[in-house]
This record gives sequence, structure tokens and C-alpha cells, in this order.
Amino acid sequence: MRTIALIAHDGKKADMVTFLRNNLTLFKRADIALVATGTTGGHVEQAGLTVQKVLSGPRGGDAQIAARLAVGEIDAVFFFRDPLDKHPHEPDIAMLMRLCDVHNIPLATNPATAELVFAGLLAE
Ligand SMILES: O=C(CO)COP(=O)(O)O
Repeated sequence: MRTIALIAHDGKKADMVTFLRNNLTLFKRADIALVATGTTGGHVEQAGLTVQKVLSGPRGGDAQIAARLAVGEIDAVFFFRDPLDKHPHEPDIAMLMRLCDVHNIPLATNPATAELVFAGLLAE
């Protein structure tokens, strides 16, 4: 079972939904579990997928996902960041990205990279 974390800033949520819809059949595979920050998770559900939702990002959701990946519970993070907007929880975002590097967890910050990482995960 592979677990993928899905996170998208508000300006990138539409991109996340498009990415999920384009890969819906593959995401529905029984051996892939999804976890998402709160608001992103709602969009994931609307796209037709089952997802475990944690808190919204600004309320600590990024930190929850970071804690889980630090103990080996998450295999990849698809985090569609909006580089053109400010975020009050920037320290949490930086922490999540840092822990991906500390623990060598694939981190895709845009759909093009996510396509490649997802294909790699499926090929394993
Ligand atoms: O803020 C986020 C990531 O930093 C995303 O949080 P939401 O999915 O709750 O909008």
C-alpha cells in the first residue's frame, strides 16, 4: 500500500482537481491511499476519490502531514504550491518541504512533476 499526500494552495486547487481527474482510474487502485489537508481534501472527494482529511493547512494540516512522513507513513507528497500568493503558515510549509528532503520523500510541487512521480510510483 502506497500513501500519497495531496495538498494545494487555493490558487492551485483547480490544477489539483484536473490532475486527479486526468488520473482518476489509476488513483482508484486499491493499493493507493490518499491523505490531504482539509480544504484540498474536500476537492479530492468532489473529484470522486476517497481521502483521509487532516486539518486545513493554515490550521496545522501541513504540520500533521509532515509529522506523518517523518515516521514513514507517507510515500510521496503532491503539494501544488502557489508561488504568487502569500501564506500565513509559511513556516509550516517550509518545514514540510524540509522534512521531505530530510527523509528523502518525493515532493512534487506542480502537476508536471506530479505526473512523473506518480508514474514512477505506479511502476514500482
Ligand atoms: O494551506 C495549504 C497548504 O499550505 C492547504 O490547506 P487546505 O487544503 O486546507 O487549503
